[in-house]
Amino acid sequence: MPATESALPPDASSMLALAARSMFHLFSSMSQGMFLVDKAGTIVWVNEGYRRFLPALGFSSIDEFQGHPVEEVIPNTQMRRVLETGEPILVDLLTNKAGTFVVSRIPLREEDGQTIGAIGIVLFDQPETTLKPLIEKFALLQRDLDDARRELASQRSRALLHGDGGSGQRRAKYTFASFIGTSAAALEVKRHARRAAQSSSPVLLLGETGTGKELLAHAIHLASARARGPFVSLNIAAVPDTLLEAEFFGVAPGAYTGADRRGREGKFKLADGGTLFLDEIGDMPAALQAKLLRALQEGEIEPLGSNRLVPFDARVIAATSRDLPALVRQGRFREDLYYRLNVLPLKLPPLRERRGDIPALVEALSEDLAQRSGEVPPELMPDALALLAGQHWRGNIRELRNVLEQLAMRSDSQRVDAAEVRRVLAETGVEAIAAAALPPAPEGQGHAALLRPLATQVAELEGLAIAAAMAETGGNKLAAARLLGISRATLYGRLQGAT
Ligand SMILES: Nc1ncnc2c1ncn2[C@@H]1O[C@H](COP(=O)(O)OP(=O)(O)OP(=O)(O)O)[C@@H](O)[C@H]1O
Repeated sequence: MPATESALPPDASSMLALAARSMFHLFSSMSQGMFLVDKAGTIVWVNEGYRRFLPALGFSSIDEFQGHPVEEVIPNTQMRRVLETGEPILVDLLTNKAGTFVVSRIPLREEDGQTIGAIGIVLFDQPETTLKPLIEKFALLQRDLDDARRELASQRSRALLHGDGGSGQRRAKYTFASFIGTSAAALEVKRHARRAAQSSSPVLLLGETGTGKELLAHAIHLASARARGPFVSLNIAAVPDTLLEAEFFGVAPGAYTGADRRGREGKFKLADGGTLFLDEIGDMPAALQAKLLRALQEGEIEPLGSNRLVPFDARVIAATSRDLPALVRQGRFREDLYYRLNVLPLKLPPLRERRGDIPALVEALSEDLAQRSGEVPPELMPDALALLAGQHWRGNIRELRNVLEQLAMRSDSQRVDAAEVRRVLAETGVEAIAAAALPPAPEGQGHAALLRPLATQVAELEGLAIAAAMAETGGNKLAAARLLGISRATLYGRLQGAT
């Protein structure tokens, strides 16, 4: 015991001992389970609560568990580290065949400070349910972090490639080839986007979050006559309203004191000769909507603090995941601006309406993730792929990518099965839908579903057949091609997208 505690008067010492005992009992009864290991790492005591995890760990009696070295009976445990370092691990996530748990590991020390054992506490089991709000928030933050990391990594590689020390951030990075998908819906959207690239009118990209609006904006720019010019993007939702006008139109020299004294170019000017991508246009404040409309109509902008109109030459691509016509009806988005932007509307289909593209997306996203991490991508077993294909995917491709990233990080083995996918889906806040619930066709039902263009239905069926064959063969393309009676090259072609 440390000196301060041993110097306590006898009654305080006994109170301390009582407090320690009470705490122990409290944790033992309030937690989901608790056990003790001795100095050698052998399990010496297990409380009632913990015993209910034994079947899931593969034990039918306590004797198979108690008296055994901790790592032999609890896969992935870190108790040995606590014994070796004498340091507690106050909160940690432990995942093994019994599930995922929020755990705490505390060393037991002798009076002279020597570690003589450790307590393992399961604070929460099934954290995916009990800690759902927290996990959802974490998943959201993780998503933003992943996006930022990716952006940084590609800026770095572009800077290396172009030797431009980072000015490449105004270059577009995706082409139509980056847009994976051969379903009828994906091909249709690419066809319209290619046509939009040939025009100089504004484009309006509509679709749920993560459906690839930004990717397509890059691709349209790179396929347009402005490809050599800059690609500048502005996420309207991410900039405080008070700063938006300056972001859009810039600030004239002398308009402000301090850091902005010398003036600053706005995004319209930075995009000169290129494309200006306005993301989340539905979130634009009303006052600025009027100014944007004027700029688009006149082809001129007025930097803040100047009374000069400056011409600009940027092609505008706007995007939103919100229901813009509804915002117009509610008077929250100007109708005249809507029509000004809605010259070439493109609707991006959600992932659940093009499930046939999921195997190809899994393949491409896993490959990309593996290249970034330098590790071999794990192989998804047929049941795992089928489970992924059946999900609702509220966050669409971004969400799918995040789940694949988590799977790659968390799976110990090279092969990932449905149980592992289910666990990661729950942990990342994706509502898991059983594989069997996979609808046979993406749109409509019964008779009505058949009354659509034949080419669309054939392409959907083809996508589903490829998904099924890939799932059946565990992603083995040669075997999948054989099952479908097509050549491997044809299958590759379908998986990589007809770009
Ligand atoms: N068809 C696709 N093929 C491959 N990757 C895709 C595809 N569509 C989207 N992605 C990837 O998914 C992620 C999200 O895409 P993107 O940012 O373009 O979506 P978004 O619709 O603009 O989303 P938000 O509305 O939330 O801004 C990106 O990493 C992008 O590269």
